[in-house]
Amino acid sequence: MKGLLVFGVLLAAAFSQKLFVGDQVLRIRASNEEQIVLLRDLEELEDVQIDYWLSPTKPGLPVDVRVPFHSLQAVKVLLESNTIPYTITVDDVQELLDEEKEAMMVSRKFERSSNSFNFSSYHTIEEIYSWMDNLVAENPDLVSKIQIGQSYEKRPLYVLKFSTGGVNRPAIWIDTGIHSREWITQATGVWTANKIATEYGKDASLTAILDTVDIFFEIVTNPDGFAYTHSTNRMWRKTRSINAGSSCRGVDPNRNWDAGFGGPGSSSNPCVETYHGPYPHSESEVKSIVDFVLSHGNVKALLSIHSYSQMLLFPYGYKTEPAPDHQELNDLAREAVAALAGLHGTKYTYGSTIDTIYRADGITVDWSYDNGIKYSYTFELRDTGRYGFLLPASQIIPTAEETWLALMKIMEHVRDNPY
Ligand SMILES: CC(C)C[C@H](C(=O)O)[C@H](C)S
Ligand SMILES: [Zn+2]
Repeated sequence: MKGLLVFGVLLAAAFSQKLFVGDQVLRIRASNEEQIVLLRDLEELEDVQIDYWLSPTKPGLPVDVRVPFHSLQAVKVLLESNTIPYTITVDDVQELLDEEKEAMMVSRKFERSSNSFNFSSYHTIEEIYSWMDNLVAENPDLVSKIQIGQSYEKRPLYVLKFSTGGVNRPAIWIDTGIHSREWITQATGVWTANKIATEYGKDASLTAILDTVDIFFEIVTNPDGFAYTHSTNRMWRKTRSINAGSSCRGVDPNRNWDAGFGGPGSSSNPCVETYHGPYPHSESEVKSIVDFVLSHGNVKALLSIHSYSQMLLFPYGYKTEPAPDHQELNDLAREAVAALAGLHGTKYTYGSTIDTIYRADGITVDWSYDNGIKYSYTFELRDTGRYGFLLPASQIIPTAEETWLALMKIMEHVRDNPY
């Protein structure tokens, strides 16, 4: 393993990639509000440079944090001196990154020699975009590619449209990768888009869905951030826009929506991962979806796919008041997670965002729900913290297969319950 580490470090250094040698991920269990506040304040100390993978929200809920090697001793002393218990879930982040990079290189060789696409590997934005073009070329009667806008760094925002005809049919919107470091979601998106194309005409239920409903699928929803995770910083979550008056870049694209915008479940600090941005829809990656969905005018479901924690969430995140359709959304979520668990035994929790995980303001699905899209869900894919955002590629296909069963339950419900 050491040889691999040296190899990875040299390779990363050669490409000026940020290194995470000696960084650890800690799982912290805060037992009271005072400890939550202490953990929250820690994130504001810019030189400590901790990176919350699961933010501190309520006592008893797990907090996952990546701590840079240079801050490890101080952070552990702080936790121990405040009797805040923690365990180490990732011993050395760079080791996992080296394994991930090595696996991608091996896969790339296999793909080149076999001239095939390896769905059980992670890919770059270029590889995903090229695969999307092949999918369109191979399925011209079902799949087309539209561009809904440009990212901050002027990359195209591509959406795959799956349609069997009609005019402005009721539609389902699915997005993956709005948080760029959640690589399992873009990989699941590719597998799922392929599944839709290959199952149409074979799976009776999917065929019936596509005979009445269109599907719009944005796989690389945050292309600038995604490119950055490959080129420079694997742990990047936000967009890459420049924040006036700050040296910190990026806005959290899942706090930038006009639904409880700027509330306490987001941050006004540009250096924090949940920074909401200067105003609602300030990010072109968000505004482009807003404009597309509103101009389409017939979107009946919006499914935004994230990782990790294994949860299926529905509105609201910005208030405790139950959504008017709470019962129906809850019943459908129960059905969907039961179908998902049936394949590999993966357990999901489900419920409204604010009750199930934490308060989150300005999120995608609260905006879509408040704009009349009843079936609005956030998926949080595998895992529950053993690997977090660094889920091994061996879990891509099992994750995608089980997620498909949940997606089908929701899409069938949309098909059978027009509104
Ligand atoms: C609806 C929220 C809680 C989802 C969550 C986030 O954006 O923080 C993702 C899982 S990263
Ligand atoms: Zn996310």
